[in-house]
Amino acid sequence: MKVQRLLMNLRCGLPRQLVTDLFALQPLRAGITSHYLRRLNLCRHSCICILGRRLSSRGVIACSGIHDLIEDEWDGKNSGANLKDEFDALLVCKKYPSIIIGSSPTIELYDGTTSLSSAATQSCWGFPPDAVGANWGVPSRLCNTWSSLSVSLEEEKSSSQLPMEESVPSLLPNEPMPVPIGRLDRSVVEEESLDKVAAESDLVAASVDMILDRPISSLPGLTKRQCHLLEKNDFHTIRKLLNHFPRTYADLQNAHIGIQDGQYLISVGRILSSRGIRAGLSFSFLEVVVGCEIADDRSTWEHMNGDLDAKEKKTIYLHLKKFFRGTRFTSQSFLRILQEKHRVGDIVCVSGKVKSMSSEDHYEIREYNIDVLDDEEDPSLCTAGRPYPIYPSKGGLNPTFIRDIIQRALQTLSFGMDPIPKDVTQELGILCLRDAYMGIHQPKNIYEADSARKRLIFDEFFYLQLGRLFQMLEGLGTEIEKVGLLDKYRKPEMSPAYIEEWSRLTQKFLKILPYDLTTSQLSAVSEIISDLRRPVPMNRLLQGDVGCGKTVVAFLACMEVIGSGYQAAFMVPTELLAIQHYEHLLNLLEKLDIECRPSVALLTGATPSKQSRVIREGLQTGEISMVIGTHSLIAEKIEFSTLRIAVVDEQHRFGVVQRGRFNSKLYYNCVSSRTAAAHLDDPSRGDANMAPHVLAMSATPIPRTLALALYGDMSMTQITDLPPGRIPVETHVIEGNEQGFQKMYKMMFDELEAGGKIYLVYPVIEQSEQLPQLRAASADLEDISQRFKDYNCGLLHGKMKSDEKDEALRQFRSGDTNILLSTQVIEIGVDVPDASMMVVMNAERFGMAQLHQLRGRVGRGARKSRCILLASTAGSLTRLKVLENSTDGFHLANMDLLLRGPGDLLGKRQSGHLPEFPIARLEIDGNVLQDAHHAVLKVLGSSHDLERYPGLKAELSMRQPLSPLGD
Ligand SMILES: Nc1ncnc2c1ncn2[C@@H]1O[C@H](COP(=O)(O)OP(=O)(O)OP(=O)(O)O)[C@@H](O)[C@H]1O
Repeated sequence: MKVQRLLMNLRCGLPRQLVTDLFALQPLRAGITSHYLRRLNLCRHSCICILGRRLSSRGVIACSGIHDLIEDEWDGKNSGANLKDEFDALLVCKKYPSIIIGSSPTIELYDGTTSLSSAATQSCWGFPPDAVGANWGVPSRLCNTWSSLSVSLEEEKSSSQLPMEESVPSLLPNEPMPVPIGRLDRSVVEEESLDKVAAESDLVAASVDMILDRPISSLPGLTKRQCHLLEKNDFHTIRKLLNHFPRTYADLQNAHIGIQDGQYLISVGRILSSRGIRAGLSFSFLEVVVGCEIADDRSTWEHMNGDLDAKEKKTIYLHLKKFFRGTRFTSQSFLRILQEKHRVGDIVCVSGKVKSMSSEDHYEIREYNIDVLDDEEDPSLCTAGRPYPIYPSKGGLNPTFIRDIIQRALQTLSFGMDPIPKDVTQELGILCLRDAYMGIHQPKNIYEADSARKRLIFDEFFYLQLGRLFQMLEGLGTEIEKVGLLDKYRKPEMSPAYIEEWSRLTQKFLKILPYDLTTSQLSAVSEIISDLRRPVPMNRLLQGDVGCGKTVVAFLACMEVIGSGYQAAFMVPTELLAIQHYEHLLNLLEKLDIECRPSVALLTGATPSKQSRVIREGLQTGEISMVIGTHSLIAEKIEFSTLRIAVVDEQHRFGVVQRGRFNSKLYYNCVSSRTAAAHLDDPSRGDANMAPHVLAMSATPIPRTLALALYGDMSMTQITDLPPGRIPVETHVIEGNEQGFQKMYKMMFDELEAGGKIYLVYPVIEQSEQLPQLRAASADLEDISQRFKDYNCGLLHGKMKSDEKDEALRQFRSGDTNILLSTQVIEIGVDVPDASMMVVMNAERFGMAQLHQLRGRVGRGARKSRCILLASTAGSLTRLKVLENSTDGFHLANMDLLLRGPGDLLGKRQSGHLPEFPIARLEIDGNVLQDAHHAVLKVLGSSHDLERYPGLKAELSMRQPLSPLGD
């Protein structure tokens, strides 16, 4: 009776088949459990119990149905009694708290027809016997690297160490072979072959779901406490755990070729001392000295030959320092706690920028990471030549424990668990899912780690696009429409609107421009205008390198809608840029006849409230045709009369949500704008309630298909050429020593003498005690003014009031100031065409993409321009030299990858220019995205509703919705 009640209550939202099975007390099918019970918030453990197999401390217990479960429960309590009817459902609920009787909401599910073969069912809870390809043997001694540092370690073993040899029963006897790597000819793989693998995916569906989404408690050998710890830190499932990727990899052989000042070093060594030192009344510091054995510089040629053992070695000493200000940090107890955080003798991996100290082979690192590696018993430490994964810390979990538990989880993976059809992975030459997880966590070499990263990135892009296109297909009624949509993505069509078809206002605006548009500017405008004519909202990305002239293209698009009696909004990320665009547009419009001149307003956070109220009213009534501003344009109180286009400049700074807010800004009003009567081309506006068109602009070099990932169904227009007469900026990388500064001052003098204008860019506004090596804009103003007495200097930074900033830029533009000392506030969009030189102080502090953007502030006119990158250390010269040799944004993004190496790319992105994927970097992983796009079209082309790929469908439903894009 009570069992019936429990099942009744579980029924909400369950597919019919599952409920039938439950009522009939039949053994249940694995596919059903994975898809549906999870949606009722039942944790896997609970599901297992209901569905017939349960993991307990005794191992895997097989129950053939709910009968067995009840018997099992009852036997445990009341051995021998035959009182099943009196089994208390509450008992189950108490034991498995995620079963909430009677409170499960109805959940939208796919239809319940997904069925899985019995073979798949069998594989559910077993671990394949041969799942671990890489066998990490346990050598008897630590590798040679440690020999000279062999201070014996305490024998103490971490409680987190897990037994490695535990045998686990297997229910999946025949594992498919691993997918071979190698790119095949795409055309060879036809869609029919996908059909063949569809059946295989049925099996896979169960595998991936059952393997990756098992609760963490299903890992053998875990104690209750460890399990609780992991769950507390969000590692609820094997998937969650395996997606905790290494932050970087350490080279345990410390194969550095010399060490240069300012170099970012990752080194492994042993802690020699740890001291908390009181250095003043309110000042203390921690100093940890780590001794690392590295290859000696003098034997560099041997290193080149790869003969590491034959090389001479020497010990270097890294002094890790952390400073504390305040009297409370000087107490003895604090200092003791501080120094006890690090144990002398521990083997650690240290990373950070080094600075040489006065004694030879001693280096200081101030901003550092330190990770304790395993003790000498750890087999992975000794696997010579293998990159050693360094994991990001998580909720205070011991890194050794994280590493151990991940290795244990890897052993449960099987080759057949990949939901992506084998033909797709083979065609694209990417690893299978199991190899990717092995490769990222236990790479044999850095190339394997890189291939693994590629596959995982592929998945990020693949499921993102699959989800989007799948949803779009679902929304379409007929097969023809669906085929049409997929075709659109296969070959995006271009039907540009010719100049004669542009509105009269747009044509007039084109005529008053002081220059001719370049070919790609012209075709960009045509493409956009043709989109604006359609009765569906445009979603287009306008992309082009710095200074290629995107703004005027966007202005023309605005003129087109204004010419048809609508309004335009132009949103930019900074006030400075808003003012610049506003003034630029007003200057251009002055040349138009007054009667057809649109009214343009500027609205930023700094607009006085009275004026802002007038502007708001103007927008609401339609008096104002175009508004340029910052994010205040999407404030709730702003209402438009007939907003038809929203231009969003440098929109990586804004997210999907902000862009979407324009959609709610359409308050159609029959009163057309003031200018309408004068120049309306299209007075019959049948599409009045349509959401506005969106034109996003970006200067970040990204491949065409990346738009799909970033902007969903966004189309993309690229400006590929620069305005004529532009001379490439000449870049000089100079070391910032005394000699370097003198050279730089001389170049500045020459430039000023020749009538040029100079930007001096600084990493910080004020001098900082913590980072005394950084030059600061405010602090340098006096010195520069003294040095260049005959010239005027100005200052511009983010802390200034908006009118001060505006004034500083205005003076620089007009020539009242000749040198502008500034921070990176000028990075985006600032346009002073006759600025002819830029000097970047502490250039190594800036990312490559950022320097490329900064450099784009000069060379915007006909004058030959130069950019001087001053590097504080010799070590950073190599990276900066890349900028000396190239002005191509795509090339620079790729070089950035090569210079940093794949290991460092697993961490969070650094530049802040683009929204974050867990591990993908959009600037450089565009080709992977392209592959993913191709694969998605292929898969959906062969099965619009994914019915042939239940594994993919299940995986898609497991993944998070598309939320992280930029918001
Ligand atoms: N076809 C052209 N011929 C000559 N000059 C042009 C042309 N198009 C634009 N310009 C000028 O080039 C400069 C740069 O244009 P704009 O500011 O639009 O570039 P952008 O692509 O927005 O650059 P950024 O990404 O740096 O903001 C401006 O001074 C603009 O007036």
